Amino acid sequence: MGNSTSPLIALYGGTFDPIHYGHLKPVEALAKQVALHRVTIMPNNVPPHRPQPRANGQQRKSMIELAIAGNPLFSLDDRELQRATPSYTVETLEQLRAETGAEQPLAFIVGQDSLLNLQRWHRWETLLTLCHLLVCQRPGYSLTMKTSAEQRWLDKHRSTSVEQLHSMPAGKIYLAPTPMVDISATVIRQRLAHHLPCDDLLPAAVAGFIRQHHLYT
Ligand SMILES: Nc1ncnc2c1ncn2[C@@H]1O[C@H](COP(=O)(O)OP(=O)(O)OP(=O)(O)O)[C@@H](O)[C@H]1O
Ligand SMILES: O=C(O)c1ccc[n+]([C@@H]2O[C@H](COP(=O)([O-])O)[C@@H](O)[C@H]2O)c1
Repeated sequence: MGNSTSPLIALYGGTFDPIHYGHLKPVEALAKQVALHRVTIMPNNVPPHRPQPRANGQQRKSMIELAIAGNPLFSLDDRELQRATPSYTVETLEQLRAETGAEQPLAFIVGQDSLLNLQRWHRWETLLTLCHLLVCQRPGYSLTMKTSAEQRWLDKHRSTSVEQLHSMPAGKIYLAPTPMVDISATVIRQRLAHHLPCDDLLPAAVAGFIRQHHLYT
């Protein structure tokens, strides 16, 4: 698809404390919608805009490995876990862009809640010069931006063309009609603290790891 020789590279950043079906299921649907061969999950080390994670980087990485075992769509990149500084996405993308070259189509996947806050990210204006944004729907979050200036920015960059995502290296925002999955890591941590079941919320292997390591209690 498109003019490029390499397929669109898609990165999925997050805290993943822990990884859950709200991360996995919308992105599996997104991959079908925009013909992604591979999604690279990238856990952060020092999330820029939130309290530090409860599980450490190695534990969150292990849970991701368990969640994606046997699923060829997903792989894991732990480069942000190697950095002690805040995991600014723009810095990670600059590093990746230097590795791939200027022509390689590159995308960063976020949920709708992240899109609504994107203009508060470090050097946010640079992000779209480095990648496309693929946005998954998330229940409870507005489909319109917080200010008219932010909405104008979205409208300016928005594309409904899958072809453009594959043929251009960066610059487009694609709002994907993914299924709504009402799960958050916050609710999972709260349920676990109260010894409530989470069987429908995250893979069994991840639940087993959480039990074994006494996380979130
Ligand atoms: N249920 C969901 N539907 C769509 N996107 C999601 C969902 N849960 C998380 N995401 C997206 O996945 C990325 C990583 O999210 P994160 O690891 O912070 O999960 P979270 O469930 O939002 O965590 P927490 O509750 O601890 O804030 C973000 O871009 C977020 O928008
Ligand atoms: O670069 C930033 O300033 C920035 C601010 C907030 C979030 N991010 C990234 O966005 C992704 C989702 O973040 P979070 O907090 O929802 O897990 C994750 O890769 C974060 O490192 C990045």
